[in-house]
Amino acid sequence: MTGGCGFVGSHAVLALLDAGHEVVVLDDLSTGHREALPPGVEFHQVDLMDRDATAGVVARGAWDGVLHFAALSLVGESMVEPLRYFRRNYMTALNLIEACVARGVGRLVFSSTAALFGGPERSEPIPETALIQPGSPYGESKHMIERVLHWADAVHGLRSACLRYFNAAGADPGGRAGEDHRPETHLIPLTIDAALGRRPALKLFGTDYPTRDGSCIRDYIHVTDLADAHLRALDQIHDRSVVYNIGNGEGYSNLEVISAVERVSGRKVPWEAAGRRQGDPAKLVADSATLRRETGWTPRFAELDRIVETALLWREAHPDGYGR
Ligand SMILES: NC(=O)c1ccc[n+]([C@@H]2O[C@H](COP(=O)([O-])OP(=O)(O)OC[C@H]3O[C@@H](n4cnc5c(N)ncnc54)[C@H](O)[C@@H]3O)[C@@H](O)[C@H]2O)c1
Ligand SMILES: O=c1ccn([C@@H]2O[C@H](COP(=O)(O)OP(=O)(O)O[C@H]3O[C@H](CO)[C@H](O)[C@H](O)[C@H]3O)[C@@H](O)[C@H]2O)c(=O)[nH]1
Repeated sequence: MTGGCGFVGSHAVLALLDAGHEVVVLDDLSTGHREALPPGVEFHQVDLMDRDATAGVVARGAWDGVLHFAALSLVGESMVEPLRYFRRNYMTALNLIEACVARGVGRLVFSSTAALFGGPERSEPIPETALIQPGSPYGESKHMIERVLHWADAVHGLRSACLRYFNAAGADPGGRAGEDHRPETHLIPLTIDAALGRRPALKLFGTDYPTRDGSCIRDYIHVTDLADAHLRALDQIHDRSVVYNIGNGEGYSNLEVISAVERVSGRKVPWEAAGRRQGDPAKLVADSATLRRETGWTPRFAELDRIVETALLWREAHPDGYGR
């Protein structure tokens, strides 16, 4: 697994271990935390930009499958540094895919994104067949990798699952892992920290979107449900490749997220209106019918309050995240 020390990857490590798998993690710790890995997980500190080192780790084993989480993943940052996003996301994925093909790895699960769908406001949840129109270099870089995987299957038989996550949030319900991005840019952890008085007022980016209350709408998916989808996707790709959109199918506005944090924490969230953040689409809500139908996946933590509650519990127990 690449990126196993990050937010989504560390929860996927737990899901794989819980299901009885062995996991080996490759991560450069650029945004992840060594402490996020449970003891005993084999770890290699490698930058995927290093083609030989990447091939070296892939050559060490006979893998049942590879999960690729590592990436630069901030929409706003990619609008400021587009070329860095293209170079790093594309090259790192290519180095890994080449190594997998060279070693005859059969299955690869790739963290794609809802940011593929950056078009104007949509009234309906977004299925896999919707027009791909990335609104940011980040989304575009993920689309390029999806195309590489398409051809790696067609020509080399590397089966893949492109999982287009909507907004991952929450924390392991057992308190074993949580979200600790540095700097943190994601709405739910920032709103929780504002409620806990650990940050100044939350800046609400955009109050003039064509949505029900003027703030952006997103589909929050619990990170444990997301991790479960990876295991199910792996089972689907023995002899074909798949693409799944993954969300709850329910959109919440940024203002509704603020209300949920206030409800769950019992504290006021200080916030102030700010301008729009470049690259943000007005509304992204998933149609995950294909994933549900083909794999039997159903989210266990679909309610926004439950997602917020697990994130809040982890943050209260780890006010400094993974430390340092
Ligand atoms: N968090 C979300 O809401 C969300 C939504 C859609 C898609 N995604 C995608 O899911 C994946 C994981 O997201 P996350 O929120 O867990 O991010 P994260 O930053 O917490 O985790 C990424 C991990 O990859 C590692 N990494 C980055 N570049 C690397 C490199 N060159 N070599 C080796 N390791 C490297 C980091 O150290 C980190 O541990 C990303 O690909 C992201 O684009 C995330
Ligand atoms: O301080 C903040 C932070 C965020 N927001 C707003 O909250 C919403 C959600 O923003 P996040 O940064 O939490 O999440 P994004 O929707 O930008 O992006 C996330 O989901 C995407 C897919 O939808 C990507 O894949 C990406 O990796 C992942 O970070 C956006 O409207 C954003 O403008 C604020 O108003 N204030």
